[in-house]
Amino acid sequence: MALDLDWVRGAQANTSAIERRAATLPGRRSVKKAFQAAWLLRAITCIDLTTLSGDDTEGRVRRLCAKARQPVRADLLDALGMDAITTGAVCVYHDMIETAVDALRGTGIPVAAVSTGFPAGLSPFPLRLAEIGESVKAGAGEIDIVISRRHVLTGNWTALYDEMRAFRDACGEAHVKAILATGELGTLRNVARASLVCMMAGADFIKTSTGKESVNATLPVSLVMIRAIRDYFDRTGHRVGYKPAGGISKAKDAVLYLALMKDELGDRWLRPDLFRFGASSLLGDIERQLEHHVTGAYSAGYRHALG
Ligand SMILES: O=C[C@H](O)COP(=O)(O)O
Repeated sequence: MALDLDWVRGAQANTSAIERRAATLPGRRSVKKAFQAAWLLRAITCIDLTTLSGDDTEGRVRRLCAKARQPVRADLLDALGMDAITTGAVCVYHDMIETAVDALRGTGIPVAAVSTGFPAGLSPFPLRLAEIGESVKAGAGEIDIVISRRHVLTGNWTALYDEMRAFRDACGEAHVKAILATGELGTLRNVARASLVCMMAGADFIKTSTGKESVNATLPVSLVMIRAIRDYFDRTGHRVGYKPAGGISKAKDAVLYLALMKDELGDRWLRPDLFRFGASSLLGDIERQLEHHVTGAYSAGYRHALG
């Protein structure tokens, strides 16, 4: 849609109320036993299993893809009465796309690529657009772009909208996730406004963080972004997905995020087409909890070393 500046500038965020609401969530939402196992299995299907390290190798990416294809040991799945599941996607840097596409062939698991000068997003604009094109050509079905934080910090909503529109167009058929890098946006009000602008410009998902900022996904930021998604849906009828990313490594945190989605947006947003975790180490903890549910014992972390 066209940029609606009145809507953007009218978006507010009451920080103390948001923090209070987020703080009460862990006490109010406690899921136990079989229900917990079910929520954790759902969480797995929503993970963008991620490796974004300077020392990534083809071998590491192939191992990660093997994990994405079979994220939970077969004996645990059997004990839980589940058929095979997979993660939502595998998320890598551009140079690893072809390896991941090859390793995931025939599974239907999409490859997501971080792009546009990730994580800072400060490379020349034409190069950022070209990078998207190269990643789509290499087989990425999802592109995680980073926005220019300075456009938010200076309130230049038109520049942010134009940038996001150009990224959206460069993605073609690929889905585009807009990484706001919320830890660098200064205020929750800025987070609300940037969320709206990116949705107006065509983002399929809005995502909190690159995982490289000093503050990454948090519950207060999530509440603001999720409410912006709800507002956008109420006014336009268009569903935009949500991806908290960075620092989510515990199964109990995953359940909290799912509970927040269910409370604020309902069950429709608890599926991988509208919800993802960006996480490199969450899966290992979820597997430990599932093993505990099945056997009554906690396994050592190294038994689930990858993911
Ligand atoms: O988008 C995904 C993040 O980079 C993953 O962050 P993490 O390594 O803290 O889980």
